[in-house]
Amino acid sequence: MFASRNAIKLAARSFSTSVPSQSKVAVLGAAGGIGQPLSLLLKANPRVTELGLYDIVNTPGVAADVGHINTLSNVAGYTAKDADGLKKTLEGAELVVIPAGVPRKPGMTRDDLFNTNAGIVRDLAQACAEHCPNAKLLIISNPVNSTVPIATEVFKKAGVYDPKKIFGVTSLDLVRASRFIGDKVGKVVDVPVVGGHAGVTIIPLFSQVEGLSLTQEERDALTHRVQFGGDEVVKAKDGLGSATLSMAYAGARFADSLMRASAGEDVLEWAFIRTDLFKNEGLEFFSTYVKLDKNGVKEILPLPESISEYEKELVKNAIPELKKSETKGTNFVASSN
Ligand SMILES: NC(=O)c1ccc[n+]([C@@H]2O[C@H](COP(=O)([O-])OP(=O)(O)OC[C@H]3O[C@@H](n4cnc5c(N)ncnc54)[C@H](O)[C@@H]3O)[C@@H](O)[C@H]2O)c1
Ligand SMILES: O=C(O)C[C@H](O)C(=O)O
Repeated sequence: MFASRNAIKLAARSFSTSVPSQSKVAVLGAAGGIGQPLSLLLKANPRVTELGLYDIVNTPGVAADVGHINTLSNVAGYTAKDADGLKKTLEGAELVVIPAGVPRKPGMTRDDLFNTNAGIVRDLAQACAEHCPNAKLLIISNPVNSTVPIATEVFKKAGVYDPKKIFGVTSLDLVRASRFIGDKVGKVVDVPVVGGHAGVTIIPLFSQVEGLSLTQEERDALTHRVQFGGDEVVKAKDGLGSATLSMAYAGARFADSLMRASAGEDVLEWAFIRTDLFKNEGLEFFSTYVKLDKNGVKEILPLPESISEYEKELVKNAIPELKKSETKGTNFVASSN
């Protein structure tokens, strides 16, 4: 009828506590579709020592709820109504994850979100530049191809810009690419995805997956599916938003990579960052291979020489759209007071 003391001990231990504790993580947009499950996954991560949650509404409830999960981190939640709520959320943060902003509805492109989300990201980046200028920023809010240049310009204007610390989170594209070939490969493998985070700028490098052999037809179909995976979810949600749960998973995974790198592990990731790789084409931001360390980007690696001609062509075709989105973001901040 009663479990032995030992069995109770085992049952109570659900997460490893052997990881050195270290990071305060802040989530801006924490009460939203992504923000809530992301806060849950971060609370479950033993590397997180403090979780700061901020949204314009509903954060106290989210904070009270995840705050009961029995990892050792403390949780505080603030809304725009709390005096200094954003400041308190950000002070001391090592990572700031930003999923604040509106999601797509069927028929919209990510760029259609620019008019609403550009101002939200600009203002939140401004607060980060003021209250946690040394934090790593993980930008999820769309259109990522423009919101990362926006945050960058804000940090430059504030005189605190460090290109090693501002990341556009493209991990959901990697998670999707990995899942879409999972059954074919028979195990979970990493698929590098480079470029940007919108339609044809999303470039899965299936040529880099050991043991994967695709017909031309399969390669075309899989590439298209990764590029437009977001639309699949938007359509299925039928007006109720875009990917939230898979994004929370992908965002929490990327945050964990940065925390592991901070603790001294060698971590290879893919993220939309400031790079000179396409300097000759006049492009400043591109999602590529990055080695991480405690300061953020340790090294940016060029695309592997062994990528296929098909993939090289996809990269070439993505550049004009990436440039357009980048310029739009940069000009937005230049024209803001
Ligand atoms: N990078 C990616 O791969 C990826 C994946 C999925 C979604 N997204 C994007 O993430 C964003 C959020 O999506 P969602 O589904 O969570 O939307 P949502 O509407 O469910 O949640 C957004 C949250 O942001 C909050 N918010 C709005 N303005 C704010 C501000 N100034 N400060 C703080 N919080 C603010 C809202 O109150 C809301 O709770 C969208 O722009 C979406 O396109 C990106
Ligand atoms: O598709 C969207 O609008 C959300 C996100 O960028 C995604 O890829 O799921």
